[in-house]
Amino acid sequence: MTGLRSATRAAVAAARLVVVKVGSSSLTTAAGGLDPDRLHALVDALAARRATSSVVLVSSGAIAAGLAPLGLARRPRDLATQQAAASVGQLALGHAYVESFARHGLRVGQVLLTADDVVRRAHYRNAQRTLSRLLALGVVPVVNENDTVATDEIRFGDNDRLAALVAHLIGAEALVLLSDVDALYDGDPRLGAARPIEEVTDAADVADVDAGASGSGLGTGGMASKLAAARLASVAGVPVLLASAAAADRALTSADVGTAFTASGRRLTARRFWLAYAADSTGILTLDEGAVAAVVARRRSLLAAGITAVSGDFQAGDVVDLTDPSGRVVARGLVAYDSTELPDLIGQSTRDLPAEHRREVVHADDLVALAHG
Ligand SMILES: Nc1ncnc2c1ncn2[C@@H]1O[C@H](COP(=O)(O)OP(=O)(O)O)[C@@H](O)[C@H]1O
Ligand SMILES: N[C@@H](CCC(=O)OP(=O)(O)O)C(=O)O
Repeated sequence: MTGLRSATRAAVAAARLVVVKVGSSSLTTAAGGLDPDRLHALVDALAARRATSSVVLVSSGAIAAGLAPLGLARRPRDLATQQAAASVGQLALGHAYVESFARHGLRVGQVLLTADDVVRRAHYRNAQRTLSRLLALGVVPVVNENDTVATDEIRFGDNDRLAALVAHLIGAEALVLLSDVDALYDGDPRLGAARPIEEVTDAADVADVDAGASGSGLGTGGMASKLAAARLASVAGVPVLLASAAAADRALTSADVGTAFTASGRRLTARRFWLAYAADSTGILTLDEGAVAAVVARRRSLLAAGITAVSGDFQAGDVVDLTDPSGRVVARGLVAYDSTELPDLIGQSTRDLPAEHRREVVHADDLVALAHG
Protein backbone atom coordinates (compact mmCIF):
# COMPACT_ATOMS: atom_id res chain seq x y z
CA MET A 1 0.00 0.00 0.00
CA THR A 2 1.94 2.96 -1.20
CA GLY A 3 1.16 6.30 -2.69
CA LEU A 4 -2.45 6.29 -1.52
CA ARG A 5 -3.83 9.76 -1.24
CA SER A 6 -7.61 9.92 -1.00
CA ALA A 7 -9.45 12.97 0.30
CA THR A 8 -9.80 11.15 3.62
CA ARG A 9 -6.06 10.58 3.85
CA ALA A 10 -5.41 14.20 2.94
CA ALA A 11 -7.79 15.24 5.73
CA VAL A 12 -5.97 13.04 8.24
CA ALA A 13 -2.61 14.42 7.13
CA ALA A 14 -3.81 18.02 7.36
CA ALA A 15 -5.85 17.83 10.59
CA ARG A 16 -4.90 20.60 12.98
CA LEU A 17 -6.04 18.61 16.01
CA VAL A 18 -5.53 14.88 15.96
CA VAL A 19 -6.23 12.14 18.49
CA VAL A 20 -3.80 9.23 18.28
CA LYS A 21 -4.60 5.97 20.05
CA VAL A 22 -1.99 3.29 20.61
CA GLY A 23 -2.71 -0.25 21.81
CA SER A 24 -0.97 -2.24 24.54
CA SER A 25 0.61 -4.69 22.13
CA SER A 26 2.43 -1.85 20.37
CA LEU A 27 4.17 -0.59 23.51
CA THR A 28 5.11 -3.70 25.36
CA THR A 29 7.20 -6.81 24.94
CA ALA A 30 5.59 -10.23 24.75
CA ALA A 31 6.97 -10.88 28.25
CA GLY A 32 4.92 -7.97 29.56
CA GLY A 33 7.02 -4.89 30.15
CA LEU A 34 7.34 -1.58 28.37
CA ASP A 35 9.41 -1.69 25.20
CA PRO A 36 11.44 1.57 25.31
CA ASP A 37 12.49 1.42 21.66
CA ARG A 38 8.95 1.20 20.36
CA LEU A 39 7.74 3.84 22.80
CA HIS A 40 10.49 6.24 21.69
CA ALA A 41 9.70 5.59 18.02
CA LEU A 42 6.04 6.41 18.64
CA VAL A 43 6.92 9.56 20.57
CA ASP A 44 9.30 10.66 17.78
CA ALA A 45 6.41 10.44 15.31
CA LEU A 46 4.04 12.30 17.64
CA ALA A 47 6.61 15.02 18.30
CA ALA A 48 7.14 15.50 14.56
CA ARG A 49 3.39 15.88 14.01
CA ARG A 50 3.20 18.19 17.02
CA ALA A 51 5.20 20.76 15.00
CA THR A 52 2.13 21.41 12.83
CA SER A 53 -0.84 20.09 14.83
CA SER A 54 -2.13 19.72 18.35
CA VAL A 55 -1.96 16.10 19.44
CA VAL A 56 -3.83 14.11 22.09
CA LEU A 57 -2.47 10.64 22.81
CA VAL A 58 -4.82 7.93 24.08
CA SER A 59 -2.45 5.26 25.32
CA SER A 60 -3.29 1.77 26.49
CA GLY A 61 -0.65 -0.33 28.15
CA ALA A 62 -1.07 0.30 31.89
CA ILE A 63 -2.05 -3.28 32.69
CA ALA A 64 0.53 -4.74 30.32
CA ALA A 65 3.27 -2.50 31.75
CA GLY A 66 2.41 -3.63 35.27
CA LEU A 67 2.82 -7.33 34.57
CA ALA A 68 6.61 -7.64 34.65
CA PRO A 69 7.12 -5.49 37.78
CA LEU A 70 4.59 -7.66 39.61
CA GLY A 71 6.06 -10.92 38.33
CA LEU A 72 2.85 -11.80 36.47
CA ALA A 73 3.35 -13.99 33.42
CA ARG A 74 0.14 -12.97 31.64
CA ARG A 75 -2.73 -10.52 31.82
CA PRO A 76 -4.73 -11.40 34.96
CA ARG A 77 -8.38 -12.35 34.56
CA ASP A 78 -9.77 -10.94 37.77
CA LEU A 79 -10.59 -7.26 38.02
CA ALA A 80 -8.73 -6.60 41.29
CA THR A 81 -5.41 -7.90 39.95
CA GLN A 82 -5.95 -6.06 36.65
CA GLN A 83 -6.48 -2.88 38.66
CA ALA A 84 -3.36 -3.52 40.74
CA ALA A 85 -1.36 -4.12 37.56
CA ALA A 86 -2.80 -0.93 36.04
CA SER A 87 -1.90 1.02 39.17
CA VAL A 88 1.75 -0.04 38.93
CA GLY A 89 1.83 0.07 35.13
CA GLN A 90 0.20 3.49 34.66
CA LEU A 91 2.98 5.15 36.66
CA ALA A 92 5.62 3.34 34.62
CA LEU A 93 3.83 4.33 31.42
CA GLY A 94 3.44 7.97 32.46
CA HIS A 95 7.07 8.15 33.53
CA ALA A 96 8.21 6.67 30.22
CA TYR A 97 6.17 9.26 28.29
CA VAL A 98 7.48 12.17 30.39
CA GLU A 99 11.06 11.12 29.67
CA SER A 100 10.51 10.28 26.03
CA PHE A 101 8.64 13.51 25.15
CA ALA A 102 11.27 15.50 27.10
CA ARG A 103 13.81 14.40 24.46
CA HIS A 104 11.83 16.73 22.15
CA GLY A 105 11.35 19.47 24.74
CA LEU A 106 7.66 18.56 25.09
CA ARG A 107 5.62 18.28 28.28
CA VAL A 108 2.87 15.73 28.85
CA GLY A 109 -0.16 15.77 31.14
CA GLN A 110 -1.94 12.65 32.33
CA VAL A 111 -5.73 12.46 31.98
CA LEU A 112 -7.38 9.34 33.42
CA LEU A 113 -11.06 9.07 32.54
CA THR A 114 -13.87 6.79 33.63
CA ALA A 115 -16.99 6.15 31.57
CA ASP A 116 -18.85 8.55 33.84
CA ASP A 117 -16.57 11.35 32.70
CA VAL A 118 -17.94 11.22 29.20
CA VAL A 119 -21.39 9.92 30.04
CA ARG A 120 -22.48 12.49 32.59
CA ARG A 121 -22.93 15.85 31.01
CA ALA A 122 -21.24 17.88 33.78
CA HIS A 123 -18.22 15.56 33.76
CA TYR A 124 -18.11 15.67 29.97
CA ARG A 125 -17.74 19.43 30.09
CA ASN A 126 -15.03 19.13 32.75
CA ALA A 127 -13.02 16.73 30.63
CA GLN A 128 -13.52 19.04 27.64
CA ARG A 129 -12.28 22.06 29.59
CA THR A 130 -9.21 20.31 31.02
CA LEU A 131 -8.13 18.88 27.67
CA SER A 132 -8.58 22.24 25.94
CA ARG A 133 -6.54 23.99 28.58
CA LEU A 134 -3.75 21.43 28.39
CA LEU A 135 -3.63 21.91 24.61
CA ALA A 136 -3.66 25.70 24.99
CA LEU A 137 -0.68 25.37 27.35
CA GLY A 138 1.20 23.40 24.70
CA VAL A 139 1.04 20.16 26.68
CA VAL A 140 0.49 16.76 25.03
CA PRO A 141 -2.39 15.14 26.97
CA VAL A 142 -1.89 11.41 27.52
CA VAL A 143 -5.27 9.81 28.15
CA ASN A 144 -6.16 6.37 29.47
CA GLU A 145 -9.07 4.81 31.26
CA ASN A 146 -8.79 5.18 35.02
CA ASP A 147 -8.44 1.44 35.41
CA THR A 148 -7.67 1.42 39.11
CA VAL A 149 -11.07 2.80 40.11
CA ALA A 150 -13.23 1.79 37.16
CA THR A 151 -15.42 -1.13 38.20
CA ASP A 152 -16.96 -3.71 35.88
CA GLU A 153 -20.06 -1.63 35.26
CA ILE A 154 -18.33 1.60 34.45
CA ARG A 155 -15.36 0.39 32.41
CA PHE A 156 -15.07 1.51 28.81
CA GLY A 157 -13.16 -1.72 28.48
CA ASP A 158 -11.54 -0.60 25.33
CA ASN A 159 -9.55 2.47 24.55
CA ASP A 160 -10.60 2.50 20.90
CA ARG A 161 -14.06 3.66 21.96
CA LEU A 162 -12.57 6.04 24.51
CA ALA A 163 -10.40 7.55 21.75
CA ALA A 164 -13.43 8.05 19.47
CA LEU A 165 -15.35 9.75 22.28
CA VAL A 166 -12.36 11.95 23.15
CA ALA A 167 -11.93 12.85 19.46
CA HIS A 168 -15.43 14.23 19.34
CA LEU A 169 -15.24 15.77 22.80
CA ILE A 170 -12.28 17.97 21.85
CA GLY A 171 -13.36 18.65 18.27
CA ALA A 172 -10.50 16.68 16.69
CA GLU A 173 -10.20 16.72 12.90
CA ALA A 174 -8.81 13.19 12.71
CA LEU A 175 -8.45 10.01 14.72
CA VAL A 176 -5.46 7.73 14.15
CA LEU A 177 -5.68 4.21 15.62
CA LEU A 178 -2.25 2.57 15.88
CA SER A 179 -2.13 -1.16 16.45
CA ASP A 180 0.07 -4.21 15.90
CA VAL A 181 -1.65 -4.90 12.58
CA ASP A 182 -0.97 -2.73 9.52
CA ALA A 183 -4.56 -2.43 8.25
CA LEU A 184 -8.08 -3.73 8.49
CA TYR A 185 -8.24 -7.06 6.63
CA ASP A 186 -11.27 -8.76 5.15
CA GLY A 187 -10.74 -11.53 7.71
CA ASP A 188 -8.61 -12.18 10.78
CA PRO A 189 -5.05 -12.29 9.34
CA ARG A 190 -3.98 -14.69 12.11
CA LEU A 191 -6.26 -17.30 10.61
CA GLY A 192 -4.83 -17.36 7.09
CA ALA A 193 -4.89 -15.44 3.82
CA ALA A 194 -6.74 -12.17 4.18
CA ARG A 195 -6.63 -9.04 2.06
CA PRO A 196 -6.10 -5.52 3.40
CA ILE A 197 -8.90 -3.00 2.92
CA GLU A 198 -7.51 0.39 1.96
CA GLU A 199 -10.54 2.62 2.04
CA VAL A 200 -13.83 2.36 3.91
CA THR A 201 -16.43 4.91 2.87
CA ASP A 202 -19.17 3.68 5.18
CA ALA A 203 -17.98 1.94 8.33
CA ALA A 204 -21.32 0.12 8.50
CA ASP A 205 -20.26 -1.70 5.29
CA VAL A 206 -17.47 -3.50 7.12
CA ALA A 207 -19.40 -4.26 10.29
CA ASP A 208 -19.59 -7.89 9.11
CA VAL A 209 -15.86 -8.29 8.47
CA ASP A 210 -14.50 -11.15 10.58
CA ALA A 211 -12.74 -9.16 13.27
CA GLY A 212 -11.62 -12.06 15.42
CA ALA A 213 -12.89 -12.91 18.86
CA SER A 214 -10.43 -10.87 20.87
CA GLY A 215 -7.23 -8.95 20.61
CA SER A 216 -3.62 -9.81 21.15
CA GLY A 217 -3.97 -11.03 24.72
CA LEU A 218 -2.27 -7.96 26.15
CA GLY A 219 -5.03 -5.47 25.51
CA THR A 220 -8.76 -5.92 25.34
CA GLY A 221 -9.99 -4.30 22.21
CA GLY A 222 -9.30 -6.46 19.17
CA MET A 223 -10.29 -5.44 15.68
CA ALA A 224 -14.02 -5.44 16.46
CA SER A 225 -13.57 -2.58 18.90
CA LYS A 226 -11.50 -0.66 16.35
CA LEU A 227 -14.26 -1.03 13.79
CA ALA A 228 -16.88 0.14 16.28
CA ALA A 229 -14.70 3.11 17.23
CA ALA A 230 -14.05 3.99 13.59
CA ARG A 231 -17.78 3.92 12.95
CA LEU A 232 -18.47 6.10 15.98
CA ALA A 233 -15.88 8.67 14.91
CA SER A 234 -17.01 8.53 11.30
CA VAL A 235 -20.68 9.21 12.03
CA ALA A 236 -19.50 12.10 14.21
CA GLY A 237 -17.71 13.62 11.23
CA VAL A 238 -14.15 12.61 12.18
CA PRO A 239 -12.04 10.76 9.55
CA VAL A 240 -10.09 7.77 10.88
CA LEU A 241 -6.82 6.12 9.88
CA LEU A 242 -6.03 2.63 11.17
CA ALA A 243 -2.35 1.72 10.79
CA SER A 244 0.44 -0.13 12.50
CA ALA A 245 2.32 1.60 15.29
CA ALA A 246 5.53 0.63 13.50
CA ALA A 247 4.42 2.95 10.67
CA ALA A 248 3.39 5.79 13.02
CA ASP A 249 5.67 8.29 11.26
CA ARG A 250 4.00 7.75 7.88
CA ALA A 251 0.55 7.51 9.41
CA LEU A 252 1.08 10.92 10.97
CA THR A 253 2.75 12.64 8.02
CA SER A 254 1.54 11.47 4.61
CA ALA A 255 -1.19 9.18 6.01
CA ASP A 256 -0.60 6.86 3.05
CA VAL A 257 -0.58 3.61 5.01
CA GLY A 258 -3.25 1.44 6.60
CA THR A 259 -7.01 1.73 6.24
CA ALA A 260 -8.76 5.10 5.92
CA PHE A 261 -12.37 5.52 7.10
CA THR A 262 -14.21 8.43 5.52
CA ALA A 263 -16.20 10.69 7.82
CA SER A 264 -19.73 9.81 6.78
CA GLY A 265 -21.78 11.88 9.16
CA ARG A 266 -22.35 15.51 9.78
CA ARG A 267 -20.49 16.82 12.76
CA LEU A 268 -22.94 16.92 15.67
CA THR A 269 -22.76 19.54 18.37
CA ALA A 270 -21.11 18.25 21.55
CA ARG A 271 -24.49 18.11 23.25
CA ARG A 272 -26.17 16.08 20.50
CA PHE A 273 -23.18 13.73 20.19
CA TRP A 274 -23.25 13.20 23.93
CA LEU A 275 -26.97 12.47 23.76
CA ALA A 276 -26.64 10.08 20.83
CA TYR A 277 -23.51 8.14 21.69
CA ALA A 278 -22.03 8.85 25.08
CA ALA A 279 -24.88 9.12 27.56
CA ASP A 280 -26.35 6.06 29.25
CA SER A 281 -29.99 5.42 28.50
CA THR A 282 -32.26 4.55 31.41
CA GLY A 283 -35.46 3.65 29.57
CA ILE A 284 -37.16 2.76 26.31
CA LEU A 285 -40.15 4.38 24.62
CA THR A 286 -41.69 2.29 21.83
CA LEU A 287 -43.13 4.41 19.02
CA ASP A 288 -45.79 3.64 16.43
CA GLU A 289 -44.92 4.10 12.74
CA GLY A 290 -46.42 7.59 12.58
CA ALA A 291 -44.32 8.78 15.49
CA VAL A 292 -41.16 7.24 14.00
CA ALA A 293 -41.77 9.18 10.77
CA ALA A 294 -42.45 12.40 12.68
CA VAL A 295 -39.39 12.12 14.90
CA VAL A 296 -36.84 10.68 12.45
CA ALA A 297 -37.84 12.16 9.08
CA ARG A 298 -39.54 15.39 10.10
CA ARG A 299 -37.48 16.09 13.25
CA ARG A 300 -40.63 16.79 15.28
CA SER A 301 -41.11 16.49 19.03
CA LEU A 302 -42.40 13.18 20.36
CA LEU A 303 -45.96 13.39 21.66
CA ALA A 304 -47.66 10.94 24.02
CA ALA A 305 -50.08 9.87 21.27
CA GLY A 306 -47.32 8.12 19.27
CA ILE A 307 -45.98 6.02 22.15
CA THR A 308 -47.21 2.43 22.51
CA ALA A 309 -45.07 1.19 25.42
CA VAL A 310 -42.72 2.43 28.14
CA SER A 311 -40.07 0.47 30.00
CA GLY A 312 -37.32 1.31 32.45
CA ASP A 313 -37.08 3.40 35.57
CA PHE A 314 -36.30 7.02 34.75
CA GLN A 315 -36.95 10.58 35.78
CA ALA A 316 -37.72 13.69 33.78
CA GLY A 317 -34.43 14.88 32.27
CA ASP A 318 -32.96 11.38 31.83
CA VAL A 319 -31.84 9.95 28.49
CA VAL A 320 -34.13 7.34 26.90
CA ASP A 321 -33.97 5.26 23.72
CA LEU A 322 -36.80 5.64 21.20
CA THR A 323 -37.51 2.48 19.23
CA ASP A 324 -39.67 1.62 16.23
CA PRO A 325 -42.40 -1.02 16.59
CA SER A 326 -39.84 -3.79 15.91
CA GLY A 327 -37.62 -2.63 18.78
CA ARG A 328 -34.87 -1.01 16.67
CA VAL A 329 -33.48 2.11 18.34
CA VAL A 330 -34.16 5.03 15.98
CA ALA A 331 -33.47 8.02 18.23
CA ARG A 332 -32.48 9.08 21.72
CA GLY A 333 -33.66 12.00 23.75
CA LEU A 334 -34.16 13.68 27.09
CA VAL A 335 -37.55 12.64 28.40
CA ALA A 336 -39.79 15.28 30.01
CA TYR A 337 -41.73 12.93 32.34
CA ASP A 338 -40.92 10.35 35.02
CA SER A 339 -41.46 6.69 34.06
CA THR A 340 -44.26 6.49 36.64
CA GLU A 341 -46.23 9.28 34.92
CA LEU A 342 -46.09 8.04 31.34
CA PRO A 343 -48.25 4.88 31.32
CA ASP A 344 -51.40 6.96 31.92
CA LEU A 345 -50.54 9.39 29.12
CA ILE A 346 -49.34 7.25 26.21
CA GLY A 347 -51.59 6.71 23.23
CA GLN A 348 -53.69 9.77 24.07
CA SER A 349 -53.85 12.82 21.89
CA THR A 350 -52.64 16.05 23.46
CA ARG A 351 -56.10 17.66 23.57
CA ASP A 352 -57.43 14.78 25.70
CA LEU A 353 -54.69 15.16 28.29
CA PRO A 354 -54.97 17.37 31.38
CA ALA A 355 -53.35 20.78 30.94
CA GLU A 356 -50.32 19.92 33.10
CA HIS A 357 -49.52 16.95 30.85
CA ARG A 358 -49.75 18.57 27.44
CA ARG A 359 -46.04 19.21 27.00
CA GLU A 360 -44.11 17.04 24.54
CA VAL A 361 -42.72 13.77 25.94
CA VAL A 362 -39.38 14.48 24.21
CA HIS A 363 -38.92 17.97 22.77
CA ALA A 364 -37.37 18.19 19.29
CA ASP A 365 -34.45 20.20 20.72
CA ASP A 366 -33.67 17.32 23.09
CA LEU A 367 -33.86 14.59 20.48
CA VAL A 368 -31.30 13.03 18.11
CA ALA A 369 -32.25 10.63 15.33
CA LEU A 370 -29.67 7.87 14.90
CA ALA A 371 -28.38 7.52 11.37
CA HIS A 372 -27.90 3.75 11.58
CA GLY A 373 -30.55 2.88 14.05
N1 LIG B 1 -10.22 -8.34 10.10
C1 LIG B 1 -9.09 -8.08 10.79
N2 LIG B 1 -8.20 -7.19 10.29
C2 LIG B 1 -7.07 -6.88 10.98
N3 LIG B 1 -6.74 -7.43 12.16
C3 LIG B 1 -7.58 -8.32 12.73
C4 LIG B 1 -8.79 -8.68 12.06
N4 LIG B 1 -9.43 -9.58 12.84
C5 LIG B 1 -8.68 -9.77 13.93
N5 LIG B 1 -7.55 -9.02 13.89
C6 LIG B 1 -6.52 -8.99 14.94
O1 LIG B 1 -6.72 -7.86 15.79
C7 LIG B 1 -5.46 -7.52 16.37
C8 LIG B 1 -5.49 -6.06 16.86
O2 LIG B 1 -6.20 -5.97 18.06
P1 LIG B 1 -5.48 -5.70 19.46
O3 LIG B 1 -4.37 -6.66 19.64
O4 LIG B 1 -6.51 -5.60 20.50
O5 LIG B 1 -4.84 -4.30 19.17
P2 LIG B 1 -4.41 -3.13 20.14
O6 LIG B 1 -3.63 -3.70 21.29
O7 LIG B 1 -3.61 -2.29 19.22
O8 LIG B 1 -5.68 -2.43 20.59
C9 LIG B 1 -4.47 -7.78 15.27
O9 LIG B 1 -3.24 -8.19 15.78
C10 LIG B 1 -5.10 -8.86 14.41
O10 LIG B 1 -4.46 -10.10 14.56
N1 LIG C 1 -6.82 0.77 29.87
C1 LIG C 1 -6.15 -0.48 29.55
C2 LIG C 1 -6.19 -0.80 28.06
C3 LIG C 1 -7.51 -1.23 27.51
C4 LIG C 1 -7.42 -1.42 25.98
O1 LIG C 1 -8.28 -0.97 25.25
O2 LIG C 1 -6.32 -2.05 25.50
P1 LIG C 1 -5.94 -2.12 23.93
O3 LIG C 1 -6.90 -3.08 23.24
O4 LIG C 1 -4.54 -2.62 23.92
O5 LIG C 1 -6.05 -0.76 23.35
C5 LIG C 1 -4.66 -0.39 29.92
O6 LIG C 1 -4.09 0.68 29.92
O7 LIG C 1 -4.08 -1.45 30.17
